[in-house]
Amino acid sequence: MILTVAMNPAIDKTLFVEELKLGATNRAVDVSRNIGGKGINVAKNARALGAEVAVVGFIGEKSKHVFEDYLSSLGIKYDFVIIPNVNVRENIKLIETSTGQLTEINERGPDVDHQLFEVLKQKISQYSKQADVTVLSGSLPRGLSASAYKEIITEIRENTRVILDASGEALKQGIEASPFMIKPNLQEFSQLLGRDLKEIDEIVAAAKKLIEEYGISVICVSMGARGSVTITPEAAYYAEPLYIEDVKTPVGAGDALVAGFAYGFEKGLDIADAIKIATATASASLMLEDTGPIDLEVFRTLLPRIKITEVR
Ligand SMILES: Nc1ncnc2c1ncn2[C@@H]1O[C@H](COP(=O)(O)OP(=O)(O)O)[C@@H](O)[C@H]1O
Ligand SMILES: O=P(O)(O)OC[C@H]1O[C@](O)(COP(=O)(O)O)[C@@H](O)[C@@H]1O
Repeated sequence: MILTVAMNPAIDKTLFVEELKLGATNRAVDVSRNIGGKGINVAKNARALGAEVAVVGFIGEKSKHVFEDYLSSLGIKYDFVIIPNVNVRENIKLIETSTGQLTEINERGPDVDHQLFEVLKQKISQYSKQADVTVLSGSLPRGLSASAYKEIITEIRENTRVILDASGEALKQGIEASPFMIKPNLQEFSQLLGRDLKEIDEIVAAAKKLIEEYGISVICVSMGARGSVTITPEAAYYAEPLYIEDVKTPVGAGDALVAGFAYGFEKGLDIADAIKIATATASASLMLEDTGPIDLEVFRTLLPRIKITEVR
């Protein structure tokens, strides 16, 4: 079973504009509203790949039914801690149709007090005992300390393999608890190391050091349209991106990548196969027009096209 933790679910409002001009009136040529947030996105795509999936997390009381109905319709179990009288946050995604460039404005989300965090921690502990893989991803809601992921990982790492997809201070502290895997994008990885990384060999060298220092088993650094690099204590692999002609949205590609890794680890696949599944899942997610999970038929046609090469 795969457990995902939805710390800060969201409704993603995507506005498509031809050319984005700051400080001017922009007109949307299209708009969509999707159920999202990292834990939810990982869950939907891991489920689409065929895994048994459960979600625990926080949910604003006023948005509860929308999220619960959605997860039920996908055959995903859930157990939320309810934050009274609020909606989930709404995150704005601006996509320039002329360039495909994405600009995001993510709200911080509702306030969570320490008592509610304790309730969630108990649920995570309980469910993680049946989970082969547990995914902790996304920003922390207001009120929680940056050590929240570190505390959770420390408590559950004996039960389950933890994938951490976080940024900033939450990532920095989270790695101190030795998660099984981390999946920063290049910007988040550079921020973690405090310097700009560009070339694959620089990324591999930096990741190897972190692996040694913190006892992490897998680091995947995703680089958007440049693909990804995955580093383990034994080897490093570059996964080429697929050329997708008609990218609908890059939002959620990172979550889909994580879903593919979680599925691969749950099935006991070797790292090379897990990378291929993850990359095909991420590529299939670029073609999504709405809230739904990836199309399994599309995934199956993309999978044989994924190329990975060993790098040093
Ligand atoms: N424009 C693109 N073309 C092809 N593949 C892409 C593109 N954008 C993302 N991907 C795939 O999705 C993966 C995750 O995307 P990325 O943008 O790095 O994640 P995040 O959303 O976490 O920043 C990439 O490693 C790549 O495989
Ligand atoms: O919790 P954060 O870091 O604000 O991110 C939340 C946002 O990330 C997403 O999960 C998409 O993430 P990725 O594009 O990195 O896969 C959106 O659905 C959501 O709006």
